[in-house]
Amino acid sequence: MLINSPYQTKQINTLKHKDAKTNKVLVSFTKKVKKVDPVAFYQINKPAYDGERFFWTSPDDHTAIVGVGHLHTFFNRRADDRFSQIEAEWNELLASAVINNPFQAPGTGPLLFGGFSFDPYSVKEEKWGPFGDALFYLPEYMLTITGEDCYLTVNLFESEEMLPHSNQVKKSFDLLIDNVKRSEITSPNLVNKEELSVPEWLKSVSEVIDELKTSGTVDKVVLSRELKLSFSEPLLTDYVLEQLNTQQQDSFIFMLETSDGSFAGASPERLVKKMNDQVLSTSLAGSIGRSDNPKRDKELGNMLLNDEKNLFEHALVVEMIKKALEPYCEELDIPNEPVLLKTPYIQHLYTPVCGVSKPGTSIFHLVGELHPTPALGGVPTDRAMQIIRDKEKMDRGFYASPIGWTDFQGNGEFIVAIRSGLLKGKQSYLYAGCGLVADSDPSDELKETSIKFQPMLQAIGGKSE
Ligand SMILES: C=C(O[C@@H]1C=C(C(=O)O)C=C[C@H]1O)C(=O)O
Ligand SMILES: [Mg+2]
Repeated sequence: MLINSPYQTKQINTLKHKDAKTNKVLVSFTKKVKKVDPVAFYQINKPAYDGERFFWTSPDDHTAIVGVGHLHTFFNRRADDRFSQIEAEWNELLASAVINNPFQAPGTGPLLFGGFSFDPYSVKEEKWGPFGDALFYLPEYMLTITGEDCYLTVNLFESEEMLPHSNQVKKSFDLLIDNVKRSEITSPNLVNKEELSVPEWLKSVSEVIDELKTSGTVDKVVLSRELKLSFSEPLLTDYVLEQLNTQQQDSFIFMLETSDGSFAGASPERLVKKMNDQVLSTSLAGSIGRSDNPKRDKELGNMLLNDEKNLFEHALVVEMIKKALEPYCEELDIPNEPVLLKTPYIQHLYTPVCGVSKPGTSIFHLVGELHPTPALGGVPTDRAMQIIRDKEKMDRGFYASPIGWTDFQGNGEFIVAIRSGLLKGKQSYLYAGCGLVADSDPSDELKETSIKFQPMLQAIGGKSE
């Protein structure tokens, strides 16, 4: 039993599907609590909530958001208007909500966490089925850490006549937090690692480069490939999170569970953040490796900053983000030159984008306009997406897609879910891609994708047998 109140776990679970069809409304309580370890919170009441959790950390504002239990699920398939559909359903639920949150801190109170698939019109693979083309959760229990402050939010559906009693839920908050403790996690052994169809992939890369050189109708296409790993036992999501948390502290770390597979990663790439009317986005494209020797590492960085092919790859992303955001922003500030962003295995060209949004602009509008940027799709978008469908012949699922959160006040943040993979029982599928332009070289791009597998490989690698 999770909390000592009339709203015990089981009761909440039985209430949760009745929402819209009855007179039950969303009731949400937020309380400040003592700071606890977010991974330990993720493990509460294990294994009752397996398949019903999410995890998020941002390196910039030291935010962690952890959700446990699904109070409500938003799911969508093959829809052109999936961004506005999810937004409309969310707003409908919020319209009647009773929100007890005196703090108004971003990321507290009722919050939607989830993401969209990369391309609703690509081939569909069964392994991505549970994710659909949009999957979001409103959690039952949620921990939010911003700097030194820590909040607990509890959400439930309640009938109007019971509302005066639901305040009792708050009494159980401290009890819940006092019982948060880390449980031990072990890693299974890696038994097989397979890079899928590398020769075919290299052939596709060469064909795309030929088209980029000759057709005059397309400037950039991002092609990705897949790595399949098998383990002796099912991989545990808390183990993967713990590894990502210690190894990838400069990236956004995310986990989205379903009852049949979880999507995890450590991405350095923000798609969009919105706090009140402040908008932040990122152009991240153009890559080179790292070196343990600081002098060599700096040289590599300087090479990247002066490399025509990478600067072009990058500039196309800046240009598209500018075009996408301009109609929604009063002001837009974009530096003329990129700088370097370094993560443990790779360095990138990086241009931050800041703006002030026009009234009435929601984070879902911005996500819908920005996705897919040419960092993961190409230029022009439609032609590039068609080439990706024809050449990759795989389902990217949620890889390279927008993943993130929005709270009841419209604040939120979405990242581009790269350096990521699907964890499904004893199998894991990792993804990595590269931006192809006319000057690309297939073997260099193969190397670039190998480096991009590293963050997830290290996190889930386990011990080879
Ligand atoms: C496609 C990926 O990364 C993207 C492609 C990059 C490139 O080609 O230089 C760099 C950063 C990302 O925008 C990936 O990591 O899978
Ligand atoms: Mg590249």
